[in-house]
Amino acid sequence: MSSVQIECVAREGCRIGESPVWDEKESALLCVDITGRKVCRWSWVTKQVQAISVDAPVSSVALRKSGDYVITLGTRFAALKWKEQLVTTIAQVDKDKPNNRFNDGKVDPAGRYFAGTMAEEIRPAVLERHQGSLYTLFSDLSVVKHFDQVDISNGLDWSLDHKTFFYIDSLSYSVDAFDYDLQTGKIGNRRSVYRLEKEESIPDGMCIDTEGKLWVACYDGGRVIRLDPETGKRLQTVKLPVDKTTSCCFGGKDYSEMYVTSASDGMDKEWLSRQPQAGGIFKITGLGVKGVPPYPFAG
Ligand SMILES: O=C(O)[C@H](O)[C@@H](O)[C@H](O)[C@H](O)CO
Ligand SMILES: [Zn+2]
Repeated sequence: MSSVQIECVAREGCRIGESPVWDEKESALLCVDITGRKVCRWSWVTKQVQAISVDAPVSSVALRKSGDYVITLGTRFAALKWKEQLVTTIAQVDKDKPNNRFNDGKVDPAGRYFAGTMAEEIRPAVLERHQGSLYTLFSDLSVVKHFDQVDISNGLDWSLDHKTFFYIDSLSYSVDAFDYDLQTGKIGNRRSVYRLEKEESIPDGMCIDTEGKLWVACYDGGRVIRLDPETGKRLQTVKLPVDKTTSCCFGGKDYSEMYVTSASDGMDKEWLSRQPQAGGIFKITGLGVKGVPPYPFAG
């Protein structure tokens, strides 16, 4: 596809940019800088980034039905009032694991906030293993744990018919699927739908398009890949000018643009001088496919 274009829209220099989410009401892209401890909002209109600093690693952000946002902050689910720059705790997890923090999170089609945890990294992909779990925050603000023994809880999304939940534990180098019960939010019957090839490196964030295909950002792979979860085949590779591509979402007018976040943590001076846009936010146009609007947290 020769019409694919890639532009760095914000040279934010994020340490670990993550969790891009399109905010239609604001015509803006939300994302976080995990170790930079910031929630960022890039305006499609002004092309400027506003950022709110927080007091712990912030690993994901989501829309909220009642307005404003919800975030995962340290080991807490929290509410974020943007204008007031006010953060209030909703619930805490992994209380027995002081070295843990949340990682990627996303809201399901019924308005439940799914997010997983991991041990804090010593350096990228180096950490105490099997410390993470996957959780759901329900609209009544109760929390349920689905499973533990996770290394790096990462990308997640749901199939278009809402019957399948897709999930990535990065160090498994696999994109997994579960049967999904939208009524209860329960998952089961885990299986792998795609195993990454060596040059694709580490699977990180992901999103689904309106054809039901998955887009996965490859950390250290400098690319996003499009996968068919039915056949287990890779359909497309889009390379980016930075190695540490962390996550992707669709946004812009009618969700026809893709936004990709990236990281700079773990890169030395020489590497950074070769990739000065590391930590920036990228826009991909001309993919010829659209995305699904994000679901707001119902609580
Ligand atoms: O962005 C994330 O999801 C993690 O917080 C990162 O630390 C990377 O994914 C990890 O380093 C890759 O292995
Ligand atoms: Zn991630």
